[in-house]
Amino acid sequence: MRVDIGNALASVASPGVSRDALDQLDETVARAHERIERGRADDEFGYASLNLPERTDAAAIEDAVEPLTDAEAILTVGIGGSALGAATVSQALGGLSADGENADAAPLYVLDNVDPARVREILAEVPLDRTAVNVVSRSGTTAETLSNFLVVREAMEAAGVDWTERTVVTTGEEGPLRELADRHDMPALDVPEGVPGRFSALSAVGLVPAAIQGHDIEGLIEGGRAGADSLAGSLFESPAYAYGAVSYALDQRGASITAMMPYEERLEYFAEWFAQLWAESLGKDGLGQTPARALGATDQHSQLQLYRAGPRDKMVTLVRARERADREIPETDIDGLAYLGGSSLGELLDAEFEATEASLAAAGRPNVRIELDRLDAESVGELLYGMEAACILAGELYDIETFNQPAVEWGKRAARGLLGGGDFEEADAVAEKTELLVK
Ligand SMILES: O=P(O)(O)OC[C@H]1O[C@](O)(CO)[C@@H](O)[C@@H]1O
Repeated sequence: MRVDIGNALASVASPGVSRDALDQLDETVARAHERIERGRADDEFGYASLNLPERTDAAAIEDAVEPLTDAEAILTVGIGGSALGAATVSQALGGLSADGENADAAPLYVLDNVDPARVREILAEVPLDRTAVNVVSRSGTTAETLSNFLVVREAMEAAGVDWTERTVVTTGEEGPLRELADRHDMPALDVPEGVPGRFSALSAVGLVPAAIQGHDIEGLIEGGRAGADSLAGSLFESPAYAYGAVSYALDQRGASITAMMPYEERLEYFAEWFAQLWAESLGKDGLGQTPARALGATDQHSQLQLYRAGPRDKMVTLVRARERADREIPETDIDGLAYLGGSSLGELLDAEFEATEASLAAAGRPNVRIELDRLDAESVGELLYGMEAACILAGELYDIETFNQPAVEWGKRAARGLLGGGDFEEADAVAEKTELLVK
């Protein structure tokens, strides 16, 4: 993974960071790195995330899913980090749909919301008797995940399918899901101790569908190791720290929004995964950058107008793989389009990547380039690890608690109260809504 922060320098962009300011910040990065390394050495809660490449047992994951590798579809039931990691890994490696290069890989369906229409669509589309159900929840009590699982289980029973033969569980040491797996002797994998869900993609939480699809999960973990090896006491020697430090510095100078804009369809879920990682980790004490999800080249015809000519409150990250499967553009005699003929879609995508990057720089809008050699297991593993390390470094620089998410609990209590799941004052507050209704 290579990170180019040149277009974030004050000589190019406003807001921008001067080289002197980066040099000064680098002293803080060095101390932050020491703190991170102490946390890793002690396997401290949260910091332990950066030890996953050493802890994740690929063989245990492959053994657990072995009975399900005949699946013709995979259904991941989870939410937040308990779904986005799996979706990101599988999509990046080509596994979300059977029409990609991995035509033989079972397509992955992600059930990470409780929209009845979507649940109905998926249950009508997957062959329930030949589907592997991957239900993931650290707590084992998340309402959306457990509700969806109960609905999926009921549909399988109604179809005469033994769901206990088609389900692998990834959960904590205790809780309803663990009890269910134990009761029905189902394969159950452990969520990694001390690792928040949004940091657990390189564990069973994120690797089960990829393992069922036959992807190289050892390679993903090896990529994470490469990410770990690239951590150093200077932002100028560590791509991950360069990204985390520049993001922090730009935010401090007004770039309160960070647009993640991969130029790869297979990284669309990655942008969503990044959004949770960045928002849920850094959105504390009135601080934190707002992640925006974008996709190149598509959003050049959409959000780029705002990124280039709107408020100077954003940074844009452009991500691409240098090697990709390509497709030639046929020659054409259509007036004005002959220049496209004989070129290729990949060349066009690269030209648009570079043009968008230069377009933002020409308007003085800060942007960072992240490049991978290719979208293979090692590169994807290093990218995910690198963003996690960048986030943890940024958390040290903001001096906030990176690894909890207290703000999401209020809404959970309110919803639970509304459903009669307990007596919560938050539910009472719902009834007190200030109303100004316009019909
Ligand atoms: O894995 P669980 O416990 O179901 O949690 C799912 C998601 O919900 C959160 O805890 C937030 O409510 C996320 O941090 C987590 O990724």
